[in-house]
Amino acid sequence: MKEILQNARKAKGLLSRELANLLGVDQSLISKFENGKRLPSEKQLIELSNVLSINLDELKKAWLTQKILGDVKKYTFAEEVLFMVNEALASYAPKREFEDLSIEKTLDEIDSMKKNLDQVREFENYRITEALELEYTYESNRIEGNTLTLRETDMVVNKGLTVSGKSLVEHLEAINHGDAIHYVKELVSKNSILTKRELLSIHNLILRGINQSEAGKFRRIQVMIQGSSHLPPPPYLVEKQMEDYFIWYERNRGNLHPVVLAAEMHERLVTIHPFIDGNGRTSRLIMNMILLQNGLVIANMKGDNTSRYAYYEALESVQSSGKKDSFIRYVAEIEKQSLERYLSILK
Ligand SMILES: Nc1ncnc2c1ncn2[C@@H]1O[C@H](COP(=O)(O)OP(=O)(O)OP(=O)(O)O)[C@@H](O)[C@H]1O
Repeated sequence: MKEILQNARKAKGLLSRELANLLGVDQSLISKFENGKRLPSEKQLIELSNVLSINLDELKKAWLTQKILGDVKKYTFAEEVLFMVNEALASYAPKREFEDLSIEKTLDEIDSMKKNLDQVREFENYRITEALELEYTYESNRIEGNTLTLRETDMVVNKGLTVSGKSLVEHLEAINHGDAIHYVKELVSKNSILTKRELLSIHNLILRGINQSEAGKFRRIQVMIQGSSHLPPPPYLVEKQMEDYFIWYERNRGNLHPVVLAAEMHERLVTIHPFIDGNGRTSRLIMNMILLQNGLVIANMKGDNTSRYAYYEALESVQSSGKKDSFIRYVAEIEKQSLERYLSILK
C-alpha cells in the first residue's frame, strides 16, 4: 500500500503537497498514508485511484490487506482466524434473486454473447464503432425530443455542417452528446471509477453552451418529470441522495451482474433527477460507461414513440412499486439486441 501510493505519486511527478491540494487534505496526511501510519478512507481511495491512475481494485486489495493485518496481527491465532474467514467467505455469495425468471435467462444469453464477442474483437474497427456511436447520439437525443435525423446528426457531428431549419440548440445537443461519448470512452480506457467528479463532467458536456449556468451542477430547485407521477426529491436532499448513490455503487459494483449494475445506476439517477435538465441523457451515458467497462456494448435505447413509452413505463413501474425488475428486464433486453446486432456486423 505505502509503496503503491508513493510510486504512483512519483510516476505522476507530483509533490506530496500537490497531491494533498488535489485531494483537499493536509500534506501531513499524505505522508502518513505513504509511511503506513494512517489508512485512507474508502472515499479517499477512489480519489487517489483517479488522481494517481492506479487501478482501484488493486489499490483496494492492498488497502484491505493492510486493514485486516492491522486488526489480526496482535492475536496469536491470527492465521487460524484468517483460515476461518476464508471458509465462511466461500458460502457467502450475495446473489440477486429476480421475481421475473426471464431476466436470469437474458443475462445468461448476454454472458454467452459476450464470450462470442471476445473471440471476434479483432474485427472491431473505428468505422463500425463510429457509426454505432452516431446512432446512439441520434437515438438518445431523439428520446429527449431532438428532431435531427440520423443523416443530419452525422452532418453536424462528423462533418461540422449546419442543417437549415434546425435550431442552434439541436446542433449543440448533437455535438455535445458526441463529445460526451468520447469522454466516457476515455474514462473507460483509463480504468477510471465513476465518482461525482466524472458524473458532473459528463453532465457539463451535455448542457455545454445550452444552459451554461446549470451545466455540471446539481439542481437547486424542485423539478417535475412531465407525464410521470413520480416526484423527485426536494433540492435540499439531492446532495445527500447523490452521496448515497455513489456509496451504493461502491458496495455493489463488485458483486452485481454488470447489466444489473448499469440498469440500477441509470434508474437510481433518473429517479433522484439531480439536474434541471439532461438527466436522461446523462443517465444513459452512465449506464453505457458501466457496460463498456465490463466489455459489453452500448445499449442503444430507441427514440421512436413506442420504445420511448416502454422506457418510461419501465421506470415508472420501479418508482411506483419499489421493485427493480421491470427496468432491469428492459435494459437487459436492449443490451441483448445491441450485442446481437454488433456480433452480426462483426461476423
Ligand atoms: N417515471 C418516469 N417517466 C418518464 N421518465 C422518467 C421517469 N423517471 C425518470 N425519468 C427520466 O427522465 C428523463 C427526462 O428528464 P430530463 O428532461 O431531465 O432529461 P433529458 O436528458 O433532458 O431528456 P431525455 O431523458 O428525455 O433525453 C427521461 O428520459 C427518463 O430517463
